[in-house]
Amino acid sequence: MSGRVIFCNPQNSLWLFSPLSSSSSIKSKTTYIKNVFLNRRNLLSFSPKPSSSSSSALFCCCSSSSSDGGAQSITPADPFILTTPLYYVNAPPHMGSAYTTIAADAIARFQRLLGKKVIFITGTDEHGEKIATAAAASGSTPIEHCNNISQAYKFLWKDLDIAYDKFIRTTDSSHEEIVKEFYARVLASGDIYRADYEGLYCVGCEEYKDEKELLENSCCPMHLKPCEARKEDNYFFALSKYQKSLEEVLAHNPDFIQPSYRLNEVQSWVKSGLRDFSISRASVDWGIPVPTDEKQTIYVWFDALLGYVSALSQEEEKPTLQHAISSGWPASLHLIGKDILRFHAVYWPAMLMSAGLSLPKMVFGHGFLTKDGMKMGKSLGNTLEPKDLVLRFGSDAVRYFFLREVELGNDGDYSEERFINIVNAHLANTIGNLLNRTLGLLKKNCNSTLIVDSVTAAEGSALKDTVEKLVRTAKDHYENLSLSLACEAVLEIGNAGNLYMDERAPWSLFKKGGDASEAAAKDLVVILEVVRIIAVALAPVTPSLCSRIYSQLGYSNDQFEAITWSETRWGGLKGRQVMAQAIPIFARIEIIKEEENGGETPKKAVKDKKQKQKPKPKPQVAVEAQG
Ligand SMILES: Nc1ncnc2c1ncn2[C@@H]1O[C@H](COP(=O)(O)OP(=O)(O)OP(=O)(O)O)[C@@H](O)[C@H]1O
Repeated sequence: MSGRVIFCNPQNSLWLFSPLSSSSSIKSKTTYIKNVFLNRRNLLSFSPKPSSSSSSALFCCCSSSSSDGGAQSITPADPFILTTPLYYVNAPPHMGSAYTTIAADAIARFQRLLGKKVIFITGTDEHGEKIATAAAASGSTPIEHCNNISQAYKFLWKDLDIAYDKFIRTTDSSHEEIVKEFYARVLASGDIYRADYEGLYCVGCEEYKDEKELLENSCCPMHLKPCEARKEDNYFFALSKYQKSLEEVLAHNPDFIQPSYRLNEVQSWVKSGLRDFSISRASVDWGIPVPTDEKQTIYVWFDALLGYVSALSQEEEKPTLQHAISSGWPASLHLIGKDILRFHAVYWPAMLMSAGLSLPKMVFGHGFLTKDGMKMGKSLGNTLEPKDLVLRFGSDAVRYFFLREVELGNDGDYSEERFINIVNAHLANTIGNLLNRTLGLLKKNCNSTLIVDSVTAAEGSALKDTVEKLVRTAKDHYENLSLSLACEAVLEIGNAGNLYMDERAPWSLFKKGGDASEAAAKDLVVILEVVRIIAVALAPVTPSLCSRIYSQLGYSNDQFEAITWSETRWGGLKGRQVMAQAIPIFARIEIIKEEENGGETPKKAVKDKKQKQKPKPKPQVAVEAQG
């Protein structure tokens, strides 16, 4: 869009000036503004009023809520609303579900460090045929089943240090109210009709499929099971009506779908022609009844996507779209796996347009954790148990490994050997050892007290500039959601600190005494400042590890909880600050070869010094304290 905002008045009118050409009529510009530009603001509906000359148009777009006729405010400080998918409770969570949630948590934590108001939404999708079948198989009622599995998600998020703000369940009564109101809006837009449908249905995807997307024998490529031929009398959503608008949204809004290479995929789906899709099921009881026909239930995807909105309802308020939206909709980011990109990048925006609601600012479809090249998933059962990984290696190791090793957007296979090598090398050696060695030297030579502040200590040293540059790089990567590169930049800070330590060799300077000893004491301050900055910059990824670093540097837990990104600036450590006792912050994991370990698998356990001094048996799986 080549227009620009020229004036924004206090009554929430937004003025846009836009040049016209033969290919951009007032009508198409109006549609564009309506669907994209203003959708980025807190407006429920809007009425662009073009006034034109032959070569340009001035649009006055006034906010006017369709439900209460009142204006909504255009606030510069919109909250950062971030969502994970609402996970389907057909089976307990696995490492794939954990991957999205860990990534979302790191993004949310980074945004909080920037001082943004964050609303991090996760939750569970609990309706539909697969859930009813899974409940029957476990001998429980659907709601008992949902309660159990939903709880398992909450427990896992606790184990993984996930700090979500809202956990929405699609069986919540407030959600049901919102879905019904939304359905009524779409109906009022004339976008719902009734028809017979006959097609091939994948129960795994809970979706009718086009034959051309299926493998041999009508098998779903994701779930590797044949689709069933089904015929139903359903209610349909007129997706095809939004073909043009969606094309425009995608064409004019390059950031909407990320990573950018997925945009082509979405554009080609849309270009191939959008078909209306059925939004009710006559054969499924476990769902929200269609408001106008109690014999049918609302299609699980139509229901689940609305969880992102209903999660914004406040407990003390009546659950209405108006109330929910006023908490700051639209979402800044829907973080999802690429398997559900079509629902988020095509169906969802069209549904929102139909209901006159704003579109999310970005949909990011990340890659898959794979096992033998296949997507790890509940339906295939080829999953990795995150709880088990957390129990053995701790949440920091799990969070760090997957965010560092699998660049958001790409696929990645898990290997235990690689997991152990990476977390040992980066967390135990580069960061943990650096802190531990430095605190050891400080205790021995300076009574654990900093001789000067870190700015004075770094005078004349190039390390400060190197660190500040790497911090800026890490920030850019976090902002671009390149979490792996952000981790890499932080690790580079650790490498720079280690190099400094080795080059300066403070242990030998202390032996010389006098000025050399003073220089060594300053070197320790410099290195500890490096580690402090690492603790801030890596806090989105490994919050627990970073809080342990902070506490060893003599800060309280409250001080760590209150940190902001600005504390990555050099100069946090003060003269006379007293460090705490050095305790290894991350225990090294050692690999025991299976045949020498009676078939046991690697385990994380911190050995105490005594254990370490024992003659080592043959290579064993055990974990050794770094230091
Ligand atoms: N292997 C995986 N790699 C990365 N993310 C995954 C993986 N599996 C699931 N997810 C995350 O969970 C979302 C899908 O949630 P869902 O509850 O449907 O899990 P699922 O295991 O894929 O289920 P199913 O196997 O039944 O299709 C994905 O969009 C993604 O966010």
